[in-house]
Amino acid sequence: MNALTLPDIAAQASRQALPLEWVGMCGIALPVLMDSQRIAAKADAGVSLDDGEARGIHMSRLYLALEMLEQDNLTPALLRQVLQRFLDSHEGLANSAYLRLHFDLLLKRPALVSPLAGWKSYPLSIEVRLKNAMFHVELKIVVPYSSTCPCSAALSRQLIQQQFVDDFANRPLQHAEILAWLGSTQGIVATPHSQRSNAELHLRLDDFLDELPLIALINDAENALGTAVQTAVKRADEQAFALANGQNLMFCEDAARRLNLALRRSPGVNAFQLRVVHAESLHAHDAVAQSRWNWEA
Ligand SMILES: Nc1nc2c(ncn2[C@@H]2O[C@H](COP(=O)(O)OP(=O)(O)OP(=O)(O)O)[C@@H](O)[C@H]2O)c(=O)[nH]1
Repeated sequence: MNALTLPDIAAQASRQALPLEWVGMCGIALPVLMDSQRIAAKADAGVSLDDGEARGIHMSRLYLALEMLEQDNLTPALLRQVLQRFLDSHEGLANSAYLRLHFDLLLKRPALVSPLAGWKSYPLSIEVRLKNAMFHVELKIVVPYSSTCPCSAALSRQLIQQQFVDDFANRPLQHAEILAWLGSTQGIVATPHSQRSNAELHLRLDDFLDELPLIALINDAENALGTAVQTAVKRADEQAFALANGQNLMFCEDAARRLNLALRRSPGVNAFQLRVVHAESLHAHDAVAQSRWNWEA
């Protein structure tokens, strides 16, 4: 048997004439470029199989179209070209094309006070689709942050007040003595609990953006929360972080509302749904809140 006689099963007629919504490949290893930085991504590439009579799509044509992403920075226009190639190579078979890229975006983040910096990774996926000549871009980003329980903070303050009454009732108050008491674990008898938390953002972007506003969106989310997790940390940075947590006490409901109000002002965002997860240290379960804006399922 030679190449001319290779059987082509995909070109056969289907036994059951039935269109399919999505057919393709998931988990394709692909190096992509973001700001000229090479990133190891995984791609899920697919098309609709609208011709119900056709046995299958041509997987290799989707796979080869992904080569377009190796040389140039990821932009909405480039992603659209890839999807167009998916459709052009499946003329008569497919009307819709889909691509999802997932990877960890590594950003160098400065310390709060000291002149240090370190790398932080943000799990991210970019989902694009081309359907009826309409192009859509969606992002999923996970932003880690710290949340300190406002109820626990209030309960701790009350215990500190009670301790103050126990230690200083019916005594003349001496400035130096109180100052020393405030700096002691005997004075500050209770501390509120904090937890590492995640904001899971699912954003729909304007269809005609020149660039993907990944870093701007992450910055908007972190600024709204005020307590982004840190990278390189000296004591001065840790103290600034403690202050940031004290000034941004948050239930999961507070975090969800802050993010909602910030992201609806972020340039390029048309709609979103978000989910915040506080991995409670008080409980063995998580506190979770969800919110959406302009989102139609
Ligand atoms: N459609 C389809 N192809 C599959 C699947 N699993 C593996 N393949 C293989 O994917 C390979 C590439 O398919 P095609 O793109 O049609 O390959 P080809 O016919 O040599 O390429 P063209 O000439 O461009 O059509 C084939 O060897 C298929 O057997 C599947 O579940 N569905």
